[in-house]
Amino acid sequence: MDLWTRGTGPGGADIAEISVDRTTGCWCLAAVSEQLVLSVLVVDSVDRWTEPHRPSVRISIKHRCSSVPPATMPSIRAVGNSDDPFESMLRPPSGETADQKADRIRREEEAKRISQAIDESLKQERIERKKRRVVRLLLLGQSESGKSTTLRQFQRLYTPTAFRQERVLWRSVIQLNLIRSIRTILEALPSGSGHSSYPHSPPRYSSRANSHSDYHRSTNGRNNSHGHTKSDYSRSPSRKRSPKYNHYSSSHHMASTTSQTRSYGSATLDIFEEDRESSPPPGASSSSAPSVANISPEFDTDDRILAAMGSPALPEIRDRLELLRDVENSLIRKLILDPVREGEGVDLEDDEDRGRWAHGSGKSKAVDWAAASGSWPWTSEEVFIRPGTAWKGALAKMVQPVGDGDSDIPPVPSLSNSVTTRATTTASSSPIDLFAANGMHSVRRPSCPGIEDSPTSILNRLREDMMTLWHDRGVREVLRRRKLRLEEGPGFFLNDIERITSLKYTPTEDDVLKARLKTVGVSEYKFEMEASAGKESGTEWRIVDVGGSRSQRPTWVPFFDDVDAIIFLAPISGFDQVLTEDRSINRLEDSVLLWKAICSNKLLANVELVLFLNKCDILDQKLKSGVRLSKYVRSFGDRPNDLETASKYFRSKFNAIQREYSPNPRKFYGFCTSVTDTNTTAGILASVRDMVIRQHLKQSKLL
Ligand SMILES: Nc1nc2c(ncn2[C@@H]2O[C@H](COP(=O)(O)OP(=O)(O)OP(=O)(O)O)[C@@H](O)[C@H]2O)c(=O)[nH]1
Ligand SMILES: [Mg+2]
Repeated sequence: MDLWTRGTGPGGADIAEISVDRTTGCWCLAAVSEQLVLSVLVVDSVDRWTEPHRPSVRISIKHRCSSVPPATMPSIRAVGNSDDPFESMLRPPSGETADQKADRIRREEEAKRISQAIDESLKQERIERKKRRVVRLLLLGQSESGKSTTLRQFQRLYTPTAFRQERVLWRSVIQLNLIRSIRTILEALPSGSGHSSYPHSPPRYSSRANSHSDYHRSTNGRNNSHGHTKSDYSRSPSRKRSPKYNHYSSSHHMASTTSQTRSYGSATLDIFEEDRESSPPPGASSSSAPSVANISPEFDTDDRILAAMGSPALPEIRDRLELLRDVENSLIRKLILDPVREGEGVDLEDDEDRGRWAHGSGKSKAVDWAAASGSWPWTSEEVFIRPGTAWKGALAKMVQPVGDGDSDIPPVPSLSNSVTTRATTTASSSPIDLFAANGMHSVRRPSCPGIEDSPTSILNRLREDMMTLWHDRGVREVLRRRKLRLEEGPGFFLNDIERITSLKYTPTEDDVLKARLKTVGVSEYKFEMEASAGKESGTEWRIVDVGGSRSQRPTWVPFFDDVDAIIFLAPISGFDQVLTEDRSINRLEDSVLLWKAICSNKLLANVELVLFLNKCDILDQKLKSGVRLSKYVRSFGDRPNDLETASKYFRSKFNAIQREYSPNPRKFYGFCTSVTDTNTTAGILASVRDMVIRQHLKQSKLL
């Protein structure tokens, strides 16, 4: 590979793709572009480093930030006392003798020859792949936009048997989702009301007052790129937190995040106007999935509400639900089974990631396994695993029949049909208890002497308590006052407690689509369409699913190469929400800026883009519940506040961005989607499939 495979490099400040020493663990991080500065590497030193067949460079990375203003760019170029560090690196040494020069030229010619041979073989490989009908599709979008759900829809449509058989492996994830929702409720209740010490960590989803003074306090103390100080996490749960509302000064410098913090004002956000005199929309939510507005906690009032409307049994219920902490720990241990392999390519030095992988392990690159094998720390952070089938394979290996004759549950499948990465599994007959296999993950509680139960049976025992909590009038009123709309959040299963806590529970296909499991890293899923997929059976699809949170975005760029189409998901229901990983950034604004960056990226100039304006079902509910879009998006004006008008409006705005920012003209494929809805999504995916195949054939002819 040449040093600069594309673009002009740092001197020209276009795209620079650098081959990075994988031993540093910083694979595929070095992608710098004017339009897509997803991550800026501050280079400490650049040495010549030549592998026998891969002339390349070694880059020592001093530090890395996900939001560095363009002004920082010159410091990268300044390495080696030259405007272009690589030019300086390649300059002949001073005082070179004639023999040395001849030797150097010979080595350089040899390196060039090898590089060209590699390029040629890559080209041949690409041609072969096109001939073999291999279609590659990339899923992009912010975190929680629905990428992995779209992937699951593809699997459900084109490898239906494997998808159906794998349902059982999602049970643990769904149980975790349920526990997380219960925790969110418990954490939202006033601490005085339940007498329980359950929420040890600051609530992730609970609402907090957004006062002006708090706003300044939190921004002044900022010391990392996620917009919060470390101490933010260590303060007491009752600490008030305010949303910080930033804007990008240059709308297309998405990832350079030259964000300016603005003070509160009366005008509303307008991400579709270049000249934005905007300020935080009143009531912009400060939490992640559920929308939370500027509601003061007023604990005494909440206490009174609970006393007047709530069940008198709530304190005891809270205490009993404490047991869920152990169940959660057990389930997490179950899912994260292979720390070394799962951790590959994950930058654990990132605060966001470290939170969930290596509690208290400082700069460790691996999961803190000592913690994992003992008592997993109670964490308010979201659980994630790397994509791929490793976790499914490991879970499936533990599956054992429990012998109560439930013939409705299918045997655990071989995963190789649907996804080609790593795992193969053992088949087993049904029904299944994932935790009965070796007892390794059973739960012991001092409060229940002598009782050793599987998570499933504990959840079953706590079923009534969970249902009482969720249906309690006082609890609902507290949630309503705090604008915690759990129904709109990811992995919402509170209306299905009875079904999910059944001892024989097997997830339905819809459950699998609704389940939330955050993606970290990038995985390519290969699957060949089953015969039932019709005329396209035999086509090999490679769908690349990526993690969408901000720290994950640098890993996308290497996958821009050789892709037939991109599905970009913009969850338009997030207009009144902020990013989980950076509460200073509005979700819709993030999507718009990311869309601009993708449209304008020169590497993708000839790639078809398909836009999914996703979560239309949630948008519909939100607008119907009275939330006014114009309050958040000024240019929406006084149009009717309904789904049809709003989706049309968003469609035209995103279309205009594509037209304006694409280097070459491209057709606009924009769909309003709810990718959890199988019926509507099937038709849309069929259209996308046809379009992608057409594009693929066109490209094959060009090659
Ligand atoms: N109601 C509704 N929920 C959706 C929709 N799309 C996705 N979800 C849910 O939103 C949650 C997040 O979706 P994912 O597919 O995990 O999001 P992702 O883009 O892969 O997120 P990362 O892995 O963090 O990058 C899941 O619980 C989904 O079931 C939708 O259109 N409507
Ligand atoms: Mg995902």
